[in-house]
Amino acid sequence: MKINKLENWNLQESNPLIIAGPCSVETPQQLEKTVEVLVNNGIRIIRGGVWKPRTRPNSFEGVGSPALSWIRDIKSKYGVKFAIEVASPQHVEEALQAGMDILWIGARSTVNPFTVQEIANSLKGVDIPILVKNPVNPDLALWIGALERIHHAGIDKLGAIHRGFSNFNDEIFRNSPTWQIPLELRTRYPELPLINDPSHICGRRDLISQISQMALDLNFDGLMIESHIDPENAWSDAAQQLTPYALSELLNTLETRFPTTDNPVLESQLEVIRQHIDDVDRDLLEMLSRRMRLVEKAGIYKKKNNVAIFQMERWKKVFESRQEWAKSLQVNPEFIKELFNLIHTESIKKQEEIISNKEKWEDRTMD
Ligand SMILES: O=C(O)C(=O)C[C@]1(C(=O)O)C=C[C@@H](O)C=C1
Repeated sequence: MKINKLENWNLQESNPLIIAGPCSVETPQQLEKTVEVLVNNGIRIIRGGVWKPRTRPNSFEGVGSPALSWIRDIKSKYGVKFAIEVASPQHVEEALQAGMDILWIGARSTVNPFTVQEIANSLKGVDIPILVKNPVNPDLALWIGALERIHHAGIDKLGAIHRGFSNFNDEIFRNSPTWQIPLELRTRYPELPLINDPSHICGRRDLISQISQMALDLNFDGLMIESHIDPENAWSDAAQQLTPYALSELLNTLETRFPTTDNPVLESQLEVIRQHIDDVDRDLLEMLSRRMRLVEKAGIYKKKNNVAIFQMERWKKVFESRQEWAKSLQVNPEFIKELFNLIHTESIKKQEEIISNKEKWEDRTMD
């Protein structure tokens, strides 16, 4: 994908890019009161939901088209740019007619290639920034597919929004951040602007600062944060919106990091540390290879003696003791749990290969 750099999008914005505003546009008064304080606090790009995809029926589904004329008035009175979500070609047409500056595709649309393609078709010949939220499920290919569809329609001011992923088990976040997915996207498309949406990840105000800082530490290009003049009485997402004052305080506490340092001394210190990391990684891999050879031996033994591959008692001991060892070595036991789960899966796979009589294992001895 050939992406136009964020600095060429004519958003005249700060670094990081900040987009803030209510979850939903509710009334002209609510919109104006919110925007007025946001603008006084330096925010130049406002977000606001016009059409709201809601999980349950009978929830507030957005004001719809009438909100567009209120937004138009606000844009001309305060000189702000405005971003809204679109979920159909009809939305795109109305949003463009109303002079919206940025459109985004929501998580529930990104999951559906038919919907994304219809939106993409309606964007042909249009020059407007489009941001694509991650799909609700942790599927990087689906996210990339949606970005490609929009890109193929001729959009080069293209960006991605990380809003987290639905997870039945997450007790902290409304949508699990699963940072490795946006980081993998960044690795594959370094030029693609990446914006974090801490409001939808957290689902609650008190965590937003922590996730925003994490996003900046991971070199995200911007933040999209929900802000409402009276969050407690918001018609949607009341628990996760911040007042414009609280937002301003939060933004003041955030620390911006740089992708690299220009200081040659610091750069060479980092280089030395990286060389050590390379050495340790090589040792780690050699150790893993040694472990794998032993697992193969155990596999050959199991095949010869007709013993089952999965050894629950032994595995429980391995699994638990490694976490204990991790604690005493100041390594996060949760991480070791995941690592050893992966290792065990690979052991089983390898022994399955041996037991299922693949020729190459036939003549192996046990030494
Ligand atoms: O102990 C064994 O039987 C092994 O084959 C090794 C191993 C492991 O990877 O540690 C692999 C599979 C078993 O379920 C238990 C443990």
